[in-house]
Order: sequence, then structure tokens, then C-alpha cells
Amino acid sequence: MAAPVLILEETDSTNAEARRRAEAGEAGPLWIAARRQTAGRGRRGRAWDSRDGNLATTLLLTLNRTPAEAAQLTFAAALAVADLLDRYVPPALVSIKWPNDVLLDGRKSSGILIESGPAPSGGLWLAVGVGVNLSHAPEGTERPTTCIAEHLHHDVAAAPSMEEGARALAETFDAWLERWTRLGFQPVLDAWVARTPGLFGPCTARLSHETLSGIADGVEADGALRLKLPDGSLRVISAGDVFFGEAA
Ligand SMILES: O=C(O)CCCC[C@@H]1SC[C@@H]2NC(=O)N[C@@H]21
Repeated sequence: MAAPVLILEETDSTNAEARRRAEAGEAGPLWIAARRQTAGRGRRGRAWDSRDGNLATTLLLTLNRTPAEAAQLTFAAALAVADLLDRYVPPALVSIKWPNDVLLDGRKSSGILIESGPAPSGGLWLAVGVGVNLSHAPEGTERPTTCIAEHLHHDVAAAPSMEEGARALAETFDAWLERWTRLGFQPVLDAWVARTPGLFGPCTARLSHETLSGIADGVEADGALRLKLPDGSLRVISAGDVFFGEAA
């Protein structure tokens, strides 16, 4: 069954709220959604703009897994967001970009930030933070963004409210969490690959200290991206900003 959803009027960041609760001994599972975040966090230290009407939510849960195993849930989260989008927009417009950006008509429409730490009573706490542009797309971002409201399926009247989106995501994520728990990572990775174009083509990866261009060569068993460089060597990339169809 999907974890309960707590709706806050305002918080700094739902991930920060999940972390505070986890460090105080709360185990979850609990989704913490907020109408407004005053200090929303993105990947690689970036800020995440989430104004009223968009979804900002974090699942707090505790697992008896290693951090590497827990990191597999980033792929489950991307699939859950894609399933959420499928409910409102034509599914052909929805795709995933490695590792967990869910695109709508090729533009960023959501973001996922997973954080973890040791739980006070044992195990690992995990904060699966998800932002989805439901009603508006932030402007002034480095890459083009869009939102559900701009691409509604012809038989859908309106983009979901934040509350509806939060509950729908709790359901779609629960289905992937259940599959992962019961069947392991492989079926999750297979489903993720099926929704992720560009895994075998020109690719540029912007890492913390270098930018690499080459040809993507699929993913490793843990989901890390394989990138073949022009000199024939192979780099395995676990984190970074990746742009497909853009080899130098
Ligand atoms: O940079 C990204 O693409 C990841 C963005 C993640 C944003 C979500 S919004 C809910 C949760 N709380 C945060 O502060 N960040 C995540």
C-alpha cells in the first residue's frame, strides 16, 4: 500500500524536512509534500525553483540495504514520475534521460534528488525527493523546461493539483518499490532502459572536474553509464550531467 502523504504549507526543502525527521528517529514510510519550498535543493548543489502549483515531495523511508542498493531506487523514482506523467499527457511525449530526469516533449519537467544516511536505530534512511512541474515551468534555467499543463492529453481537463499529484506519485512509486523489493533491480532497470532513449549514441557528460564526449554504450548492471571515448577507452559514469546526441 502506498505510504501516507503529509502536506505542509511551507518548508525550506522537503528533503531537508525528511532528513531532520530521519535524524530524530522517524522511520517512515511517509511522503512529505509542501505547497512552497523556500530553499528547494537540486542535484549538484543547484537550487530547485518550486512555486505554488508544482509538486515538491519527498518519501522518507528506512531500509536494511547498502547505500549502493538503495541508490537503485533513483531508477524506480524516474519510472514512477514517468507513470505519473502518463496519466495526464500523451505517453509518447514522456521519456527518461540518464539517470533520472523525466522529460516531456524532450524538455525537463521534473527532478529527483535522493539523499541518505545512517538511521539512529539501524539501517539506512532514504529521502527520495521529487519535483514535478505540474502547472508551470521555471524560467531562466540553463536547459529548456516544460510542465504538464502545457501538454495535456486531449481527454484530460487540467493538470493535477499539488495534492492530487502527490497522491498519484505515492501510488506510482509504490508499484515500483514493490517490484524492486520482490523481484530485485533487474526488472526495474529493464523498464527504465525501455523508457530511456539515447543510451547508444553520441553523448557529452559534464562531470565535476571535466567534460567528456564520446558514444554512450548502454549501462552497467548498477545503472552507471558506459561512455566510449574517441581514443577507444571506456569510462563508467555514476554521476554528472549528461547530454545525448551531443558528442563533440
Ligand atoms: O536537480 C534536480 O533535477 C533534482 C531536483 C529535485 C527537487 C525536489 S523538490 C522536492 C525535493 N525537495 C528538495 O529540496 N529537492 C527535491
